[in-house]
Amino acid sequence: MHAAVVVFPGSNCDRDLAVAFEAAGAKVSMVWHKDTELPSGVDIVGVPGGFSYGDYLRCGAIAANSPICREVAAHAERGGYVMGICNGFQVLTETGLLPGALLRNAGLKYICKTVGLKVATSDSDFTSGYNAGAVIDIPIAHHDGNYYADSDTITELLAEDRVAFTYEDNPNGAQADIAGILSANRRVLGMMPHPERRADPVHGGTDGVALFRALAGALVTA
Ligand SMILES: NC(=O)CC[C@H](N)C(=O)O
Repeated sequence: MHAAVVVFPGSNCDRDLAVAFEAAGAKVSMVWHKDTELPSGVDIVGVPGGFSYGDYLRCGAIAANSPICREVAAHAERGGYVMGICNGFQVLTETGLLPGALLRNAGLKYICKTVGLKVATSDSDFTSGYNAGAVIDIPIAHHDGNYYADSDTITELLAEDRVAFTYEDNPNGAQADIAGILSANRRVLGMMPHPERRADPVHGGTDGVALFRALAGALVTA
């Protein structure tokens, strides 16, 4: 698996994501927001957490218009894999690669804690390492994690089994307890919780590891 990790001004989980990919056996290339190409042979693009461009305008809105995001969108349109975590999920909704939006948390506070997350589907190359219905512990750290989409979109996501993760105890007001969703072709994942922060025993738990290992198993570079 060859993974590219995008770095924006204000990204703060880019190294963590690269380390989690590498631990699963990936080759990792860091790409800068001003780059106009992805390295050749990239299987998956990781859009990391943080505060891209200081979270001015809406979270992820400026990043979505960066030069590299045009390439990320083209990669997804070719059927390539993309994974957006936290600010990365916000970027993917702003680019239109995933439906809906991340609104301010219902309690208007930044929340930083480990939460119980239900694996809503194991039918994706991101979630196949978990049993559907399993509850895993993964940290969240956001002020805009309140997933919103219109009711037709929520109905479609549920009907197509495209909700990847739901919160056990909804911390932010997200509709239908949604913590992560998949694209129609199941190759783009956006999730607010941070699996890369639960990927080594020194993190206090390793529930995120199965996600990176499943990807590495699915995306074996020839
Ligand atoms: N950890 C993060 O990626 C933070 C995401 C985003 N900037 C927010 O606070 O909502």
